[in-house]
Amino acid sequence: MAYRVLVTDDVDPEGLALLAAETELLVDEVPTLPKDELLRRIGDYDAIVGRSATKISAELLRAAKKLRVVGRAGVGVDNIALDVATELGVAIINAPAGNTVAVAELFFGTVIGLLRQLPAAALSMQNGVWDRSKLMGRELKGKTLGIVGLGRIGSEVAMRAHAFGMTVVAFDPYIADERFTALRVRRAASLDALIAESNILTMHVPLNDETRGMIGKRELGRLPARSIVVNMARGGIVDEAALLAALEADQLRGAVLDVFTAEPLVADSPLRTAPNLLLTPHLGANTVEAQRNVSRDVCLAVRDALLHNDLSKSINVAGGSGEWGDLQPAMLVARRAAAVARAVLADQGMRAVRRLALRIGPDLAHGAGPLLAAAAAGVLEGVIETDRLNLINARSLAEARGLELSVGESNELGHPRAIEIALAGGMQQLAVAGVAPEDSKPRLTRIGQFHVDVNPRQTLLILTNHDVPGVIGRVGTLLGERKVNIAEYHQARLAQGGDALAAISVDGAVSEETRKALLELPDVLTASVAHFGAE
Ligand SMILES: NC(=O)C1=CN([C@@H]2O[C@H](COP(=O)(O)OP(=O)(O)OC[C@H]3O[C@@H](n4cnc5c(N)ncnc54)[C@H](O)[C@@H]3O)[C@@H](O)[C@H]2O)C=CC1
Ligand SMILES: O=C(O)CCC(=O)C(=O)O
Repeated sequence: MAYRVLVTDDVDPEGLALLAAETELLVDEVPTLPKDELLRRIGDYDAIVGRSATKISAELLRAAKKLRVVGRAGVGVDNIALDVATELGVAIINAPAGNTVAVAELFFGTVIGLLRQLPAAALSMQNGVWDRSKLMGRELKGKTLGIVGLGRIGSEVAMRAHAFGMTVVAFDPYIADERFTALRVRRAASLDALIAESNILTMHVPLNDETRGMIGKRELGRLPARSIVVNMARGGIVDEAALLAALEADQLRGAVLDVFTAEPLVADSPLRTAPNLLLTPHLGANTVEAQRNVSRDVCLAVRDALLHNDLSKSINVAGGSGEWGDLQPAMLVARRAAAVARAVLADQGMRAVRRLALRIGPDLAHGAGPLLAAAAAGVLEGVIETDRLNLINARSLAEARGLELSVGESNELGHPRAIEIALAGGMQQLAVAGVAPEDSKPRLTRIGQFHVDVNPRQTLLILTNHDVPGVIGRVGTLLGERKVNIAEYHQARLAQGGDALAAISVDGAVSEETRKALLELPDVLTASVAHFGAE
């Protein structure tokens, strides 16, 4: 099967060659498309790869009936309707690391340019002037650099700032003290505290509800006199009107803007003629090296998502780390254990599951997010109407139906790679457990109190019966007569002569008619069927 990939926005050819090399991928490269044209064409594509110029709106995502993956050749995903993508099960993949250094270097290039009046100096030379006295500059050495957001770019800026002899302080409530210490950066107690001591204040945070308008009139007014403000993150994090007013009032020494609320910046924007404002047209990531890096990173991840269902690079699959391949057997157990628990409970009359509690052994702790998503998918499959139930949207779809989800690590499951799903609703509860060993096939190991040992393949039939002679033979004969091939038959009992449970793995499907016929057999008490979806 071939997948179609639409590439917009001038993505570096090195990554695109990786996509084009795959016979199963058909790549169409186009310039940045007008909104309406993109809307018209998107329905044909399984993936779209672009940069910040292409807006992946809710409307576009809803029109994209085949879309499985959005690849963003860069960091910021504020141009993508992330919630809608998650709801629809569309993977969002960015390239978070490849352009970090490019932005950090542009920071120093532009700030030194501003401090040494390099744009004015270059212009004066072009105009035949030689006036050194007007072009007196300032140094970075001894100045305090205030960094908002000590992530990838903020860290690279901090490291380089030390080489210039600057004092480096940062505000980032989401970063641990150890990281500050390792970077030799002093932690500011609050944004206000950082602002109060920054000779140069620079923003390296994502644009979101918390950061939009973070630096406005009030904050600009609290900076030390003659400070510099830099925004290379996203337009709108620094309020443009407030910045303009502060520059015009000569309250600031200057500012650098690489990003704007509306891009491209309109030709007659008052920012273009503001005093001491150095503007660049969103050049942070515009180096040959950065574009090659992000293109390769995103294209490889899009290829793996499409061809190998590897969603480890997808930012909307919650909280997975480590090897995706390593988690696959465990995700299969989680999904199938949840489907078994749901099927058995449904036959006991409990259809509305209220809670799903996942417990995992310590060796699977790194995969808690994807495993919980797999379990949620197992509960929902065959129950909800969607053609796109997957690891991306399973959790949000389950929560939207009022299902409470939880996950915890446990040493009491008997195996470091064990998985237990407990479903509950009303007074009923059922736990189904399994293991995903590294060196053998995944197995289901417990259904309720019964210990079983069965590989959950296409369909699992779960019977309870009186533990009396002859039941296994009668069940086998009935299934044989109906051409249902048994792959594994595991009988478990709690005590001789009491109740027993059979976990029967069969090839193909088991019809409702066959299930009812099983229930008619002497000593069979319940019969449940879990049909598993595609792996
Ligand atoms: N001008 C350009 O061409 C480029 C701009 N960017 C922008 O730079 C931003 C940062 O990029 P990275 O450093 O790679 O991202 P990152 O995710 O590594 O770092 C962002 C940091 O901001 C912190 N943060 C989030 N909310 C905060 C808040 N309210 N207060 C303080 N800190 C907060 C996070 O804890 C994190 O450490 C991106 O989101 C993107 O918008 C990125 C690349 C190129
Ligand atoms: O070149 C681009 O696409 C913009 C880069 C950028 O802003 C980002 O990676 O977040």
